[in-house]
Amino acid sequence: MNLDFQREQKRLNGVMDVITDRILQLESETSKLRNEVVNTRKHFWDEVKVNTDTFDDYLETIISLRQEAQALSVGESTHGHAARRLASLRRMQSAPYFGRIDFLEEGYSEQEQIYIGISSLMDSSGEDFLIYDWRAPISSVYYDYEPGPAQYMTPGGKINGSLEKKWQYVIRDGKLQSMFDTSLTIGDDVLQQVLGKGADKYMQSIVATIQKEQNRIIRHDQGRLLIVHGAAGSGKTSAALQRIAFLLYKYRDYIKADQIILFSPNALFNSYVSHVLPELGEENMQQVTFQEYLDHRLSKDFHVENPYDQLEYVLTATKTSSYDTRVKGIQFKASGKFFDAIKLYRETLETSGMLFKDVKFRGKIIISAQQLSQTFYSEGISLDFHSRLEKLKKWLMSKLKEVEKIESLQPWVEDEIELLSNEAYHKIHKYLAKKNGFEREEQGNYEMDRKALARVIVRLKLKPLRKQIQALQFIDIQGIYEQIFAKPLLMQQLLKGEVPEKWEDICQSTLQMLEVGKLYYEDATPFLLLQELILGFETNRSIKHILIDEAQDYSPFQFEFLKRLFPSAKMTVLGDFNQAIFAHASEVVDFRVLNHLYGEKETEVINMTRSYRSTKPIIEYTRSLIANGEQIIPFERAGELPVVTQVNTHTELHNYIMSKVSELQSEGYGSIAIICKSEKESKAAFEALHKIDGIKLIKYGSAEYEKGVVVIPSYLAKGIEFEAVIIYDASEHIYGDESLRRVFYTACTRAMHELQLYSVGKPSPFIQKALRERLLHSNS
Ligand SMILES: Nc1ncnc2c1ncn2[C@@H]1O[C@H](COP(=O)(O)OP(=O)(O)OP(=O)(O)O)[C@@H](O)[C@H]1O
Repeated sequence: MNLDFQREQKRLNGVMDVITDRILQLESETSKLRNEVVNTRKHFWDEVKVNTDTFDDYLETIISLRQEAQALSVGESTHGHAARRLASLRRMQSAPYFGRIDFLEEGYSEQEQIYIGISSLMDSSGEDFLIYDWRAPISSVYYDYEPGPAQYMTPGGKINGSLEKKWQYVIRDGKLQSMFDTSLTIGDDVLQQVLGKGADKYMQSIVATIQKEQNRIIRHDQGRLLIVHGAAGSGKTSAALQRIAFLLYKYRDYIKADQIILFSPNALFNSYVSHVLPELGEENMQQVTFQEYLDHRLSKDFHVENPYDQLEYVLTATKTSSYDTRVKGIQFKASGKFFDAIKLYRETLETSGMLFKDVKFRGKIIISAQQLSQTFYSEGISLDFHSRLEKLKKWLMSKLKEVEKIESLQPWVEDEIELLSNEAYHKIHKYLAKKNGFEREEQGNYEMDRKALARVIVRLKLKPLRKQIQALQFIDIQGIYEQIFAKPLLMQQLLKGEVPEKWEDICQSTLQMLEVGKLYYEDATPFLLLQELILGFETNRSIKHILIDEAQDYSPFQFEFLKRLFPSAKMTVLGDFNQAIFAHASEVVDFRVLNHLYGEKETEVINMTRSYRSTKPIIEYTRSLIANGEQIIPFERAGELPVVTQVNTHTELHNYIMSKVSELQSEGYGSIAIICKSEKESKAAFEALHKIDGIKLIKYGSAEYEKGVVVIPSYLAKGIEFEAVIIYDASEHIYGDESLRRVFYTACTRAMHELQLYSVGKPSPFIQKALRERLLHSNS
């Protein structure tokens, strides 16, 4: 054991002692604090004397109530803080730090040794840092520089200096396993070790080995929009999660976890990434899928198709003319052009085209849709659109007053009065007595006026209608949306003739769905936009950051929509266009369309070309599947060449797969995915392979990311990874159409260490280049 190592172990022991002492101290503190909180809760009302006899008594009661509540809240927050610190120290007990830099600041003669870990730690005197948090300003030098001149930003300005040395440590259970002087060694040994491991059930934090370009994403702090375009496995999701941890640290006094939203592709992915932030001692951000948001807003009125059903249709339907119509419709409705057209359409509604619903009471029309339309287009036309709607609403409310008067004379009211329960009768009596100025003790003397009683009865019956009117539900949004498709010429006019091919067919099929209360996925956001433009946008200003992972799956339309929905938020968009598998993605796609979202000045683009997930042979093979794939740089990690095996029948295929799975298992692979193109193919594969012990089928809606052997459709495997991947059927028959190249690429790039492809009959044309260049071994 060399001297450096011994010295480091000795220092580590000292740090471990400090951590242990701090834990003991905090354990007793937190238990004391917890008891205090429990006690305050238990005796809350003993401390508050409730007396409301006089105004002064009342005031005193309020004040003592406030004081007690404040004491409780301070106690809870102190306890919460201590408990979080305790949890973080416990995590540090296993590996208190992972890196060190020796930094010589300009103007100083002595270099400082900065140890970096997941959280900071002071020495027992409370004066010096034993460990710096990885998010502290000085820690960025560790990620950004090789030995030589270095600088970092602090709130007080730029600090210049020189990085003298850089070390990495591998510490387990408080014991130093190894240390690397990374200023001398070439290659990243720790990263090699980390990437060589098996897959975990959950994604891990990467703080010990964040790469320079990833650090730029994590610490990025300028402008409204950060666009990250990165190769498969380049660490986009990882960087996004560490970025959230960074924001929560840097802006801890201003931003809480629930003010950050991560838009993720599906529930499975949510579960997969759910441990990263807690592992770093932070609370999880809000996580939603776009579909969840749409359902939340629209499911009362429609059955909204889910995006995977749309995809399943595109992947499995036979290529008929109606298929073509649907795909053209999907592409058009996802475009920024359609977004602009909807905005223009809403403007045209100022002069004509607004539709209303009949306002009915007890099955009778009391104000017809036509009356509403006439009033809307004849009164207050100089006002802006929303003020006119407000005016119309007020007019309707006043009409209700008239209705109330007339209806109270109708015989049905008499019947209702007869049927009133005693309780209801007394309630109304009390209400009217109070309204007529009777004090509580004299209310018995009040004689209820029959007419007034009748008015109350009618008013109560009108209450739900009044609520609907308040919420502008008398506007026929569905009808207004339908008009776009019922009058195909409208769009022609709005877009000056630039409608998509088969526009009339698109219109017809959209109408058919709407008529049965269904919304195609591609219609959901446009519908919502139109609704918001008419009723007023339901924005959320409390959200400070939104991060959109797998952003290639969002349409320009959806980005525009999210921007409007979260007007105070900064946006981080992470994606890879080679994995754009939704039908709305056109042939050539990139994030350029997003530059105008907030303007170029507010936008920064970072490209990540280095890929970490897979071994070098797997990356060399997968990059041959796509155009410009040579730009992807593999991380130097050895492995076997991927293999394609051609078989003649499905029976043969299943036998091969079963024996391959058991071979992979005996080699120690704990996570093996058999990836199919669609859910339909997955179900068939699962049935045929059900004899594999513990095999599971992952479907849309599966909420837990599972280890073991799984059969999974390509689109659900997005964003996640497996130690070994088997492509169920990579034949020309399944992956023949050029439009499926990205789906195929996405499936293959899920593999970390092993990739096996099978093909029933002739293999897909996508792999011909790899075969020619011997990047794929053929077993046929
Ligand atoms: N700096 C790093 N240190 C250690 N592991 C890393 C690093 N960067 C990425 N990885 C690992 O590489 C794998 C891929 O990362 P991640 O899933 O974040 O990539 P991605 O760009 O989101 O991929 P995809 O687009 O294919 O879903 C993960 O196992 C992640 O832990």
